[in-house]
Amino acid sequence: MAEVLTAAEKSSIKLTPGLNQFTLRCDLNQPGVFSFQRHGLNRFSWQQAGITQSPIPSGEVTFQIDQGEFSALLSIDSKFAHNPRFQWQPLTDFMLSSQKHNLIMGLFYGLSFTLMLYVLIISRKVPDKALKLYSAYIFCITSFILLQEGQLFLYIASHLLREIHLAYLLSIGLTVVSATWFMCEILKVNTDFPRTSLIFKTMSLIVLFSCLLRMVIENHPSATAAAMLMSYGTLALVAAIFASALWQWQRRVSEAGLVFCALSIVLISMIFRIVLLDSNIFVQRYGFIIAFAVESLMLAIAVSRRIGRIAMAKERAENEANIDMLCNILNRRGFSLKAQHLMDYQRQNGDLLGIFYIDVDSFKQLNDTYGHHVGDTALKEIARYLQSQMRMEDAVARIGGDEFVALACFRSQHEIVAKLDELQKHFQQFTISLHQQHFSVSASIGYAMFSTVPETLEALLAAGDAAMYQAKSQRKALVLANTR
Ligand SMILES: Nc1nc2c(ncn2[C@@H]2O[C@H](COP(=O)(O)OP(=O)(O)OP(=O)(O)O)[C@@H](O)[C@H]2O)c(=O)[nH]1
Repeated sequence: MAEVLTAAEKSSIKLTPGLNQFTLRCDLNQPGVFSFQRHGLNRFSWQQAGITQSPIPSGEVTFQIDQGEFSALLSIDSKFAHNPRFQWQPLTDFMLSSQKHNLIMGLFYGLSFTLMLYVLIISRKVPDKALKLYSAYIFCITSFILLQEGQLFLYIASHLLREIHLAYLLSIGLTVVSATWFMCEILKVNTDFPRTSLIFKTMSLIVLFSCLLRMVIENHPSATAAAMLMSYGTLALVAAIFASALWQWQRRVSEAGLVFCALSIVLISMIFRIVLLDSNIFVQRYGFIIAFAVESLMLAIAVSRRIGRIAMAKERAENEANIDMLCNILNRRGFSLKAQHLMDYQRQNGDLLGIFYIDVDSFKQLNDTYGHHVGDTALKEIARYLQSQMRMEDAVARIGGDEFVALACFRSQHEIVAKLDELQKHFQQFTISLHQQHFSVSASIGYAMFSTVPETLEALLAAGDAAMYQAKSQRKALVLANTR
């Protein structure tokens, strides 16, 4: 090696494709290690005094060099022309830096693993597509970093170099595909721009295909074309997704701003990695890892916000479907659901179930005489009063134009009759006020009670309706008699 290497400084020697052989003359006053990057190599060997030495288990290819004067023969079979960044370090420095490195990487893998487990547990309860895609993306990119950083070589023998390299190529393709699928979902490119989403996904599949091609034709001359397709395809896709995040952010798509910031952090780290190639070892080595950790946390926040938003929208829609918009109490649908719960509760606990059925008297006449807004005010007032007289757990609803029901569990018949009395007194004659005008309104009320709950809700309502009808008939007869 026609170069003097000083401790921790990386050599600029380039490998040529095929077999490269170097003789290293070492004269060290302390034990050290000689290391270089593993990627791009088919095979390597290190011979001292004709004896082949095994590398120390480490992320990079690392050989121990003894104190004193000796020479070694280094043979490397390289896939292509590149600089494997040869360097030597005193043994103590190497041990310290590899401990720091393993600590940082361990933290990173721990975070990724926790995120993945967390998402897997959550996704069993929350069936959200973005959540599943996020989990797949984290899994793929963590595998990619694990294979790239070489921690596997701490546990796996060096002769599996080729298999690890193939897995590394596959992890690149799968990371690109999972990232594209996830981004299209969270940025709503799928729904807002289905054609663009199709183009992105096709591009990502082309990248995956070029990775698979490289795996198959690794040492063939056309492998370079596949490598270029893979690199430029990935670059184009990253730029396109970055632009879509910005575009969707401008269009005020929820979470797009957060996703854009997360992507920017990774992009900045990539730029730093290139610009600060030799000036800042820490940024150069860990910038991308830290950026990815921050990115994955920000994306986790984006996914959880999205889930929260969807759950809220679903709850709101569910509530709206069950609520009468005019009176702000349950509608017929909402009543059916709540009544079913109350009926089940009564079946288990054996209380009395009581239903009050209220129908406004001559409501059509009220509408026709004073206008619909007066009719509406009367309906709202009835709903407000009825709600105020019942408990939270009771079912109070408007089930038709001027028909209301209240269903509740009671401990005794006495309680039901007392409640009926209260309601009857009020609905016999009550006044509503609108624009300083007062209108007199009345409503008929019927009730039914059950110690054994009817089979169906319809039967329950029919009993209430019949009782109300009877009450209304008696009332009309009384009014008729009084007017004669
Ligand atoms: N203002 C208003 N009127 C409504 C609403 N929904 C239904 N109505 C009216 O309520 C009236 C109900 O009329 P009917 O079923 O004949 O009942 P009624 O006039 O009270 O007669 P009786 O029940 O026999 O006393 C109809 O004229 C409907 O147009 C509403 O949301 N607001």
